[in-house]
Amino acid sequence: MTQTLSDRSVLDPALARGWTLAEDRDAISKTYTFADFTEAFAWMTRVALIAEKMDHHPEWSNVYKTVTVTLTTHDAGGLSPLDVRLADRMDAL
Ligand SMILES: C[C@H](O)[C@H](O)[C@H]1CNC2=NC(N)=NC(=O)C2=N1
Repeated sequence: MTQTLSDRSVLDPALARGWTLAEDRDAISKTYTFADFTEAFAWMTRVALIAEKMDHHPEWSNVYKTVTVTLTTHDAGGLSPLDVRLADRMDAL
């Protein structure tokens, strides 16, 4: 079972890169804007393969060239190191 983050400062780098803490739950969110739908969906496809390998999956939605992502660890009932790791991978693409 994954543990929730006890040291919340590990979120600081992600927060500095535009991730925000949700107000109503223990999760982080970010909206990415791409040049067009093809770029947005290509990014989602690459993230999907990474997420599947990590066995850690985003909540997300796509509208045209924007993708809104929420990360939380359902098994832990809140944020865990896996969310930080996936946020890092998403930003690095
Ligand atoms: C059985 C499987 O490993 C788990 O259900 C994984 C799958 N992907 C997951 N993704 C996320 N975001 N949180 C989880 O707790 C989670 N659990």
